[in-house]
Amino acid sequence: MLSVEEYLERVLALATVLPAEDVSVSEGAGRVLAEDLAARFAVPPFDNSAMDGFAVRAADAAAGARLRVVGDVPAGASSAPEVGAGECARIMTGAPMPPGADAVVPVELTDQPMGDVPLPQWVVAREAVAAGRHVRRRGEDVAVGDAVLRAGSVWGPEATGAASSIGYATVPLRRRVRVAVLATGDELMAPGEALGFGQIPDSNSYLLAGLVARFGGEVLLRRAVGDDPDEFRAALDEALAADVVVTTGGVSVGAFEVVRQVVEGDIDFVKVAMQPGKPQASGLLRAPDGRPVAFLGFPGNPVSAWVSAWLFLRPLLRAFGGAEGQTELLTLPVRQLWRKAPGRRQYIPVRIVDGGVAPSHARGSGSHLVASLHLADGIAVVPEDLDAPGETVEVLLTRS
Ligand SMILES: Nc1nc2c(c(=O)[nH]1)N[C@H]1C(S)=C(S)[C@@H](COP(=O)(O)OP(=O)(O)OC[C@H]3O[C@@H](n4cnc5c(N)ncnc54)[C@H](O)[C@@H]3O)O[C@H]1N2
Ligand code: MOO
Repeated sequence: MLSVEEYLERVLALATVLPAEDVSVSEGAGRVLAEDLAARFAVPPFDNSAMDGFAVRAADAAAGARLRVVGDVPAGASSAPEVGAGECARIMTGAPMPPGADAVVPVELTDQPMGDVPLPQWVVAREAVAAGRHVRRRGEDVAVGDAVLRAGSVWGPEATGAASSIGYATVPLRRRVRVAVLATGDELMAPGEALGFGQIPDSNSYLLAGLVARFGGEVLLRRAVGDDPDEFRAALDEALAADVVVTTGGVSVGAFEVVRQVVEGDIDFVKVAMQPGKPQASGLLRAPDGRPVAFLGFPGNPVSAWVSAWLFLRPLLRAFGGAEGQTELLTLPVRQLWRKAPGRRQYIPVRIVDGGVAPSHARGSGSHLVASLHLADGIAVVPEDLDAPGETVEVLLTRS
């Protein structure tokens, strides 16, 4: 039996880092940045006001000081008047600080009304301000040349905002990893179809296809196939157009394990010391052109497939992007106890309740409890040697 860490190492070794291409900063969420991005602009790019008010020389702006207004500085102003001794300029939030001024008195702290009013000639400051007050300094977020976005990070809205702010219109992102999802089992029916004796709806292929998209991959193919080896082989031939093939079902020790029947020899079938998710298959297949295709075979139980996707497929897809596969765990209090069998490490779907966790289903663990999986906010990890969690437990959040 392999540990989860040993198995993950084998899985990550299946990745080939994908090529990058330049794409618009506004696209490519979930893809991986191929190079560090250094700031072309400082952020903020110039000293500017944090408030609507009057830019002053702090030394002149004692409480009750009467200052002469030399002009207006709206945001986007192409120039600003010099502020001399005893003077000030009306300024708006985000507008560049005029030369000479070193602080801003918010309009509320003057004798002037707020809003769209004509430029006054004189202003009385009600309170003194210290130099630098309400001024946002050039470069106080990042300076020109700072490495702001790191190669290996996953692209998303915050990265888009950051890259835009430091002067990039396009960024080098690795191409999306292409994934084929094949669910296996003679019992599988399409969602919504009437069920005959022994039949169940296929949920795994839809669940996994959704997770592939969530993990930044592209679903090239999603299909449910029966337990006939020829049918599975034909689907697999199509699936080899992908970078990664992931299957569910047919990896155990039963009499009709189609995945095992077709790929054993090329692919390793192992047991991993985890619950659920014990039977796993992985290895490299070859596309007709000789290109390596990573193969992951997950167990058919839906919660097993879900846990396996978070633990192995997500890091594998990240590795194709050249990203560090580190999975962040939070330590949270246990709000409702549950049981586990000793020996294997338990991965159980949990909800966040009162800042802690409780099992998603009242039964606790169960690899078939697919209809309650949508309630899960994360996966709680209970160590091998315990028969229940302690007061706290480590949790992998799965909502993002
Ligand atoms: N004698 C033993 N039996 C089993 C062992 C074992 O060690 N010895 N391991 C058990 C464990 S643990 C797991 S997990 C399962 C894995 O079995 P398979 O990967 O071969 O999966 P199947 O038998 O095909 O299916 C298991 C279960 O999941 C349902 N299923 C399958 N595909 C889907 C799908 N696409 N959507 C929804 N549900 C699906 C299937 O109907 C079964 O109920 O083996 C245990 N047995
Ligand atoms: O390992 Mo199986 O995945 O317990 O249900």
